[in-house]
Amino acid sequence: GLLKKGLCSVQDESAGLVVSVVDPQPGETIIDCCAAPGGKTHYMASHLSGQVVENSYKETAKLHQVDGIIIAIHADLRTLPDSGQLKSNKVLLDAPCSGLGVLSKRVDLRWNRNLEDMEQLKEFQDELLDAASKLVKPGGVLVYSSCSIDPEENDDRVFLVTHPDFHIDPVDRYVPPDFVTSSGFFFSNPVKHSVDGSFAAHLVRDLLNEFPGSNSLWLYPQLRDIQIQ
Ligand SMILES: C[S@@+](CC[C@H](N)C(=O)[O-])C[C@H]1O[C@@H](n2cnc3c(N)ncnc32)[C@H](O)[C@@H]1O
Repeated sequence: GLLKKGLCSVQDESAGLVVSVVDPQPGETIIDCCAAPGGKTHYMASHLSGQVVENSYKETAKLHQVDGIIIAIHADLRTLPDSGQLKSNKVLLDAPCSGLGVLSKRVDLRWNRNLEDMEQLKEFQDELLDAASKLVKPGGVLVYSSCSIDPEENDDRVFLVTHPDFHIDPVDRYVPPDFVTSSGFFFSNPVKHSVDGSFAAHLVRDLLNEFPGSNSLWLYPQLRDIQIQ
């Protein structure tokens, strides 16, 4: 059948809703920082006529006829910003997480997690978030997502204190109201919504903070005449 040939793949609705939060538009370039195994990459690519730069590789791109759209980079995300070359208006960080939102499919996780792992995981998520934030152009969007229902991996990881140049853009434009939290995040609850548990924050990088230097001229077309002191 189609599945066996790799011509179609099945994803939980909650994964699709994370892509809705990214809101891929034709012509855009999106950096998918933690792409493997590539489910969201392929779904995003199906919306685009531009590029998805994914930090992994997937043969099935050919089968799904999106191989011309996806550029794969094999690298540890934490080393990528050092080159300073790769930046985009849209960046997705679908972070490695405890998987506590997908226990219905990953029954083994109940026995494979301990508190020490969780602490390390949160530190790792912060490192990845920091690296992903450096790939976002001023005015661009960073979507941080997880398939966990643990607030410590979700709301608590949103890094506004350490990255004041980002602000939360509420997701109510992208997903049905029932999935929008009071803080403006996307959250699916397996008990309430009968789908996997997922989280996504739509974070926008401010335009102004990119220019800390004195007397630099603002280069962005819409604000070209403003002098920064
Ligand atoms: C939650 S999964 C991503 C799922 C994927 N977005 C999808 O929809 O198919 C997180 C992925 O991050 C990748 N990963 C872990 N550490 C990484 C790192 N330092 N740099 C880049 N990717 C990493 C792992 O390979 C793992 O598959």
